Amino acid sequence: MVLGRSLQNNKQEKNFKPANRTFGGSGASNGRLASKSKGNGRSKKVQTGGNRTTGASHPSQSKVTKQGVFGKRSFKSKINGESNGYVTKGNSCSKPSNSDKKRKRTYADQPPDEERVSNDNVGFPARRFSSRIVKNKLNDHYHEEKRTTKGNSSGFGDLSRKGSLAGRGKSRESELAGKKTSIAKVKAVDKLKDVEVEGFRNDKLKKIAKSKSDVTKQMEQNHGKHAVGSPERPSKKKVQYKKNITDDSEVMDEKPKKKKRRIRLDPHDTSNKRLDDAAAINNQVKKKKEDDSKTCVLELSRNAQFRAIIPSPSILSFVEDNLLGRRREIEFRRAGYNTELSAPLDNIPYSSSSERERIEETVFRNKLTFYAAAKISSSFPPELPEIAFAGRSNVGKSSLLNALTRQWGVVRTSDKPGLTQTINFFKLGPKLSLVDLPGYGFAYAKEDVKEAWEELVKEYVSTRVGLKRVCLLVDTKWGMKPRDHELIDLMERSQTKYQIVLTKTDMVFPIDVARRSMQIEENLKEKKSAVQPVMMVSSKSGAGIRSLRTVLAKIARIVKP
Ligand SMILES: Nc1nc2c(ncn2[C@@H]2O[C@H](COP(=O)(O)OP(=O)(O)OP(=O)(O)O)[C@@H](O)[C@H]2O)c(=O)[nH]1
Ligand SMILES: [Mg+2]
Repeated sequence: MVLGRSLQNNKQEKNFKPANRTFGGSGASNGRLASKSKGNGRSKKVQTGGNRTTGASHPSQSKVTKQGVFGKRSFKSKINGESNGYVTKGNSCSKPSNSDKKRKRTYADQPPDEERVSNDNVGFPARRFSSRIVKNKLNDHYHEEKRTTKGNSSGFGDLSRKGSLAGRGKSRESELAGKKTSIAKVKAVDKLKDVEVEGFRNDKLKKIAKSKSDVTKQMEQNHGKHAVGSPERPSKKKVQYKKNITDDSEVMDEKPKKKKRRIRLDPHDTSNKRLDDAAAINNQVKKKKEDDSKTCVLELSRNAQFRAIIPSPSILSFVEDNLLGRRREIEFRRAGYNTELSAPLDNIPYSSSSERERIEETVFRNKLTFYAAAKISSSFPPELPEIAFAGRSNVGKSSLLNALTRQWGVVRTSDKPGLTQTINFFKLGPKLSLVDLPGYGFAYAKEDVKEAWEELVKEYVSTRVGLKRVCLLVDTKWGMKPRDHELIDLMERSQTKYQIVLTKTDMVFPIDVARRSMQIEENLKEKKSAVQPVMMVSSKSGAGIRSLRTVLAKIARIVKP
């Protein structure tokens, strides 16, 4: 029985697989294929498929099953060359449960892989399985033939017994013929399998190639020339990569764009001027640095020259006696000055309050009153003996007027350069006028306005007959500037007497006050209109104010109203 079943199985494989491939278009073949491929565990489907498609063959199957001769039935089928599957189908139809059990037993002897391959009816798996199946079948046939030729019926099963019943002579010949035909069928099956496998493979490969070509076409459409890989030989990795990328095309769009970024310089493009501008700017910066270094050398040399100045003993003694320069408060106190008063050094030390507030020069005891302002020369007031205060903006002209008269607030002052924009005339008693001039140089004003101020100042100092002296104020820290020299030259030409007054002496060291004074005296030695000595004052501390007052009071005494 075992052999018979194995033969039956072999025949099933031999018969249905070629039937499936050779008659693939017919519904009957499909039914056969379905019935045989689905095998043991799917007997119901086998029944239905077989019954529907091959209704004509069923009566014979039913007859065979009614006979109940399983081995004979299979043997007949072998001889006739008919598909044995119908017999099994009929058998399984009548007794599905028993057939399942029987099949389970028979298939348990076979390797599971073979069974799966044959049942799945895939055809694509490797030849290994088909070759194994063929080998097994050939072995079975070989053993069967051996047994039949020897006439050994012991353990041969129902096949040999039923063959002996039908007549041994004829049965042997028929068996041999049937075996030959079965072997030929097996070979044909193998060939067909190979053909089918190759065809299936070719189909699969064609499909893959087609899908790859589609993907590459999409890639080319998306990215133009930057499509990755060639469509002729796409590798598996590339295909996967392309598939992933086509899903997320944005990621792919970014990568090639980075490659596109190239700076192309067009000489006719004006936008490229930026590069030239940058080069020009670099050159300018280099030149500026060189100029700065030169000026730094000059400045250093100037500073070195300034520090090399050895002030005269008279100047040094004057600076020390008047406590000029930056001093600590304790020094004022030790010298007897009351630091709680404004401009304390303008007071007499170690004196009573009345004496402290007394101004030695009577002229400066007069009330300071504003009486005229002029933006143009025609607006100048009637002439009086005048003392004018000129100098750069923010040098401390207005503050000095307040300090000389001790009348704080009469003349407006400000930290912002350019506050005084007109020529302001102040009467100091009946005989003398003090004139506050607008500053020149840096100021928060328009250029044309500043030029107008300068022209007005120049006109005033060069044309004003009652002008007895011009106090040219110079910041002690910075010294004389070109504009100061311009005004000096102008006053030299107009023979206007001028005297240099160093301001803000409290901002620098005493020695530097002396040096600056000495430096300016040396520069003005040859100036005819320059009045010596250089005065040194501080409106804040009051240092040197009394000395300046004394000098200016002499002018007032000399001048005739
Ligand atoms: N430390 C110090 N500051 C001073 C002195 N004199 C004036 N100042 C300050 O310098 C600033 C300018 O003073 P101004 O008197 O307004 O100068 P200005 O020359 O009249 O300025 P313009 O009117 O713009 O030409 C003010 O903030 C004063 O407080 C001084 O002797 N010492
Ligand atoms: Mg002023």
